[in-house]
Amino acid sequence: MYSSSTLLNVNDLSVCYRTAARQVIAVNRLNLTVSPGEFVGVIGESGSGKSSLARAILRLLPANGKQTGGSIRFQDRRLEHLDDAAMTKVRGAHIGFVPQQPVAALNPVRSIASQLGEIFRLRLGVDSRQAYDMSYDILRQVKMGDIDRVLHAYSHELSGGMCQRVLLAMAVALSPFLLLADEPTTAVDARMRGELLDEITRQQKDRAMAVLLIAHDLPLVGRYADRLVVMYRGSLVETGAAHIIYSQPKHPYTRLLLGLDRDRKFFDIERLQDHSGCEFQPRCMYAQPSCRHEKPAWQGDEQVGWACILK
Ligand SMILES: Nc1ncnc2c1ncn2[C@@H]1O[C@H](COP(=O)(O)OP(=O)(O)OP(=O)(O)O)[C@@H](O)[C@H]1O
Repeated sequence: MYSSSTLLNVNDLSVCYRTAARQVIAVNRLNLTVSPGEFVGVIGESGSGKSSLARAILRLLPANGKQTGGSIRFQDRRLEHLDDAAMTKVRGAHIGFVPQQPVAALNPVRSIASQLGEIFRLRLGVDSRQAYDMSYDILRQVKMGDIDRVLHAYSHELSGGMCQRVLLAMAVALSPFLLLADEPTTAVDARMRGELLDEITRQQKDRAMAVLLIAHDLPLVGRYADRLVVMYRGSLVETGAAHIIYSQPKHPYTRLLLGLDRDRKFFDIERLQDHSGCEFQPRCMYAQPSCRHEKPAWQGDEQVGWACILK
């Protein structure tokens, strides 16, 4: 449901990829909302459709991918109805994006100053000197050390964590309403992961900016997010306040991601098979006979709920 207090409203979204062999449903009728200033974490194992969701929001799906259903509304506009020029303006200016692979995302033959400065030159029309000063300032704001060296460096001369911080600076440079970060901590070590999420949270608060953070590490993201959205094989299986999901998860898959029920065994992914019931049933140790052939009804509402027969 869309209300004036909603910044992003993903309604009944489906995304498919066409391959030579078959059609892959990557996102299956997903609903998701983000309010202004809210920090929402999208959680799921590899292949659950998180990046496809991000790419659909940004309209950056690869050539064989397509939004096959639903709508994506940002502020008062349907993103899928915008022309390319309008969408380019939304990307960066209104939705900042931190991609998954920090080193690959930066241009290896251009200095950081050139890449960062370009944002200010092209989007704000400032000259090179002003762009350099603004680049320096935005790196200072994201707590980058040794800024002069970083600005003159090329991506291969920086660590993964530094590249990720440069990408964060690029993403927030134009003060977007929403920061969309796709697994920003994948390429960095455990200490850097916490530092980066601390920095994203600081930026969220300082700028009153909403964050949609895509990740697989529920215990880590659950400490930062206001709300969590848990995806399994393209579908939403649970959503709610992060601290509640963290302490009282309802869906067996969420319990699995939290590392609970260690004394009892969830089945691994190899046991998956086609079935008409609950997608998670083949792995679920709580499954009942009905779960094999009945899709579980959604319990709760859009803000707090789960797709499982368990109460
Ligand atoms: N270009 C593509 N062509 C065909 N199938 C694809 C393509 N991109 C993704 N998929 C498939 O879509 C499904 C969802 O993939 P997606 O990358 O969105 O998941 P994810 O949760 O982001 O995974 P990861 O955490 O590994 O990035 C997977 O089954 C994946 O194999």
